Amino acid sequence: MSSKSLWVGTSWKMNKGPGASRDAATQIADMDVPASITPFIIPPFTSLESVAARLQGSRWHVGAQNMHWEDEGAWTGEISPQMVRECGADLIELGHSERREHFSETDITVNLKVRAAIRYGLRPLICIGDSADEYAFGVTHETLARQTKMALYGLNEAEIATVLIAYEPVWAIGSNGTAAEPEFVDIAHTRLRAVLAELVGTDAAKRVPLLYGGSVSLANAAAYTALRDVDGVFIGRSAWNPAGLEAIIRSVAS
Ligand SMILES: O=C(CO)[C@H](O)COP(=O)(O)O
Repeated sequence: MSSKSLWVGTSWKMNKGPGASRDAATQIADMDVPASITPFIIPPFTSLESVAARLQGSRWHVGAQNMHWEDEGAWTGEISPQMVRECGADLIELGHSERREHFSETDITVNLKVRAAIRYGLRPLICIGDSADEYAFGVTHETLARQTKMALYGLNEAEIATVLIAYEPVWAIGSNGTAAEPEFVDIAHTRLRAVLAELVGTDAAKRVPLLYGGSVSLANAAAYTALRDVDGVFIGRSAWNPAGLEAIIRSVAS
């Protein structure tokens, strides 16, 4: 149990077509979410508009899983910030490790996307994380500091105040991942907060929500949210079923 405000949500990744998304959105709309929780859902592009419409006027934030940084143009297969907005989303997930690993996303393109998102009034949910090798060699903090500073490069304090950052160790994500020990997350988030303080000062740094993601489940979610510098959880598999999401929300709510 935690007594603070928490962001709790899930990305469906490449799961749920339009029909399954509509059914899930109906269940999500019916959820009774405690006031201390800020809930969010990140469906695939093909369901973004219908899910956002279903949850319009509710406390749910709806986001896309990626976008391009340009306003429009000859970028076959891409989705612009304007399109994401027009679908009714207010949140944009950027820099997930699966995009960095499989689609050549870099710290530089993440920065371009973060800046574009802010231009369009979208709240960036920036994913950062150390690889298994970086973890093994003890350079987690260096990786998180670099990814954070590059993602936020060129932003002023007011702009940084609009972002969410999710620490998702690459080695903790997915069915082959191992959930990070809360003690390790505690240190990583404390140091991450210090990196933000270098950029915007201590008080403003405290206001940037820091989420943990990577094999979050009903069994471990509350252990993460109890940590001082963890302001929420970003869940995958354990929350794809709305009942699973609701159970985790209840387990961490005050
Ligand atoms: O981004 C994630 C949450 O949507 C992340 O990849 C964690 O996935 P999980 O390991 O299936 O919880």
